[in-house]
Amino acid sequence: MTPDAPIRTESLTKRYGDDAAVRDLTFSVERGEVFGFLGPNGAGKTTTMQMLTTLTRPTSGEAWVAGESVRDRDAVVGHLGYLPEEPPIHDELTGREQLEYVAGLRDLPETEASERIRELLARFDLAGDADDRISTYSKGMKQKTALIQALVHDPDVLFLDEPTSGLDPRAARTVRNLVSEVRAEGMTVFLSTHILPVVEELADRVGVLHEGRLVAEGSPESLTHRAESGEESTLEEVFLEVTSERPEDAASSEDEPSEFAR
Ligand SMILES: Nc1ncnc2c1ncn2[C@@H]1O[C@H](COP(=O)(O)OP(=O)(O)OP(=O)(O)O)[C@@H](O)[C@H]1O
Repeated sequence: MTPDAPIRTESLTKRYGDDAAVRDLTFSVERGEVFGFLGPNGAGKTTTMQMLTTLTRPTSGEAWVAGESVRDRDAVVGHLGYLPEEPPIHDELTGREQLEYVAGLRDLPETEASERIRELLARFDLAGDADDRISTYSKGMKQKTALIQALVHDPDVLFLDEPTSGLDPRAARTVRNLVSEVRAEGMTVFLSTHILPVVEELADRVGVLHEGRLVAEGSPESLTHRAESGEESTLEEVFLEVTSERPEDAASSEDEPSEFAR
């Protein structure tokens, strides 16, 4: 683990009452990496992402984004972009107004903001629609607008929650291409999704969360390659195995099963 990794957690834990949504999570993501964050429903993915984006405070443990503690919202927030599953965009605004509004919240100087917005609209092929109301946009156009607003201040780390869900194949492809492009420019991407082919295509490294714990971590190749037999399995098979509810697996999930870990 590099000390200056753009995302780093140390025994990160979030409790709600007696229940731990995220337990003792320790991992890091290196600069320019796409980290695919997987886990069944209720595993703690959103809670982890909310802690990393300063929307909820850890109960214990620590996390750093771009070297700043997530407990210090003001220090962290300028370094990160966040595309939540249900992005906050206002239907009554035009795309450009929405982006100018977000750039204002980010305190970007006006001329710099307009230039950056113009550049991103062109790149996302939305320039011709920028002055139409968002209420007239397709789901794919809304998602592209939401992605631009996460990128408008040129963050170091981009957090994406189910970025392609509900999109038609063409719009989903556009979003995947954009993730590849920002990674190529050195941005670090934390990608939470249920869609395994998206992870297989994009992720340099994968972490699988189950019941709040990291139960597997590694490159997609290292997770799917069975060292002992030389056989290959699919990421789906690995996912199902490490997140199995079978009682005989419960004990092994306590002590980080090394078969797939790291
Ligand atoms: N505000 C909250 N209060 C109480 N419990 C919560 C709260 N937020 C999340 N939880 C619980 O924490 C656990 C993890 O939830 P979380 O939403 O982080 O999972 P997830 O992996 O994102 O699931 P999904 O894939 O279904 O979105 C769940 O048991 C959930 O009920």
